[in-house]
Amino acid sequence: MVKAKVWTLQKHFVGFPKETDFKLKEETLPELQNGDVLLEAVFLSLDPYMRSVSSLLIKEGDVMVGAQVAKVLQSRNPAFPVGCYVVAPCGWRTHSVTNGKAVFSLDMARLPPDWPKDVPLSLAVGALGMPGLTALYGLEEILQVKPGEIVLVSAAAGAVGAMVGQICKIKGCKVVGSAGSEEKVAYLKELGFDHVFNYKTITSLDEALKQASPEGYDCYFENVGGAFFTAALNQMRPRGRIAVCGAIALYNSTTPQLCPFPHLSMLIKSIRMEGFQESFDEALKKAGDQLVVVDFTATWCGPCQMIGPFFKELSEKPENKNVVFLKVDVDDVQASHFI
Ligand SMILES: NC(=O)C1=CN([C@@H]2O[C@H](COP(=O)(O)OP(=O)(O)OC[C@H]3O[C@@H](n4cnc5c(N)ncnc54)[C@H](OP(=O)(O)O)[C@@H]3O)[C@@H](O)[C@H]2O)C=CC1
Ligand SMILES: CCCCCC(=O)/C=C/[C@H]1[C@H](O)CC(=O)[C@@H]1CCCCCCC(=O)O
Repeated sequence: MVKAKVWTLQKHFVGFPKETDFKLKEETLPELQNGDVLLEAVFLSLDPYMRSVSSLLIKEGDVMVGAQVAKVLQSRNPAFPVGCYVVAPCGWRTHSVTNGKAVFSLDMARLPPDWPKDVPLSLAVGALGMPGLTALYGLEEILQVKPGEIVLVSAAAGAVGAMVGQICKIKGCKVVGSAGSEEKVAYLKELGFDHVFNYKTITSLDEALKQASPEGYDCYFENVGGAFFTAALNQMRPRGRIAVCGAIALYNSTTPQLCPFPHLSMLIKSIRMEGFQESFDEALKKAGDQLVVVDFTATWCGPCQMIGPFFKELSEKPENKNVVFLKVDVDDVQASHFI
């Protein structure tokens, strides 16, 4: 008999979530039926959507929603043999008996069996998972960024924003990011952002945005909402595009938001603004087997020293023009692999 620890939503959030809104419980799991697996969580993902989705979709007492990377401990499902790793929509729990079907999000998916040991499994819910695909989808499908364009991204040091910046550099754009601490600013500069500012210490957002790019912005990858959005809108170039990915500054808000009245700016400059929910299918169709994660420059990591130059050569071949090459820097591990 397996017991699971589960974090439930004790009380619907009001404003910023508090520890007392959650309750840790123990649950005895049922026996496996045909099609089921027993999972042990390895990494739980913590994402901004949980703040809103928990209010909209779950009741007090329910287990908190979310994806996890997990190991299959027992299996009555041939697609998920014992020992394999999965990304599963099981929520905040240590163990689950599940057939992998999601209620609101994506069904359970198996990670490639040859996932290399030096690539952290946590990337399956990060750069190589939903946040990474969101960045790719927003840039390619919604903004359709082109080389030479100037892109602004807010919440740039987050899981999505950090990938947005790196993909922009791969695509030959100039990229400006905002973040909320000096450590994050330094990290983003290391990743190759052209200009980064700390939105918490500047005196004027308008000035900071102008200083970062006096020519304005062709594209804005919007993660924040509120006052930042208004300031960014004012700095857009004619025929600029805005991808509304998120509005994290608003998720904990308890007061109705004042509309920034974007109409005139949008009209005068012919700006296009489009919201989106990252679609795994669309993004995976694009990335598919061709998503490569590589740091060409790592010198301390044995495999990178050998594989890095090899991938660099591959990346320069015309037949690989659709391959996406990303640098991943998570948990201090930089590694190379095909998925
Ligand atoms: N449309 C879609 O399909 C998807 C949308 N999203 C959205 O993308 C956005 C980023 O998600 P993700 O990168 O996963 O999140 P992360 O949790 O990785 O990072 C979010 C960052 O947002 C910043 N932040 C928090 N509050 C504020 C605020 N009030 N003003 C400005 N910045 C703030 C914080 O950094 P700092 O210290 O810099 O303030 C924080 O680290 C969210 O809005 C999310 O809802 C995410 C995935 C899919
Ligand atoms: C309602 C506010 C949404 C804010 C934008 C955002 O962060 C969206 C994220 C989604 C993305 O499109 C793909 C996802 O997986 C995110 C939503 C998942 C919702 C259901 C999760 C519950 C479950 O695990 O079944």
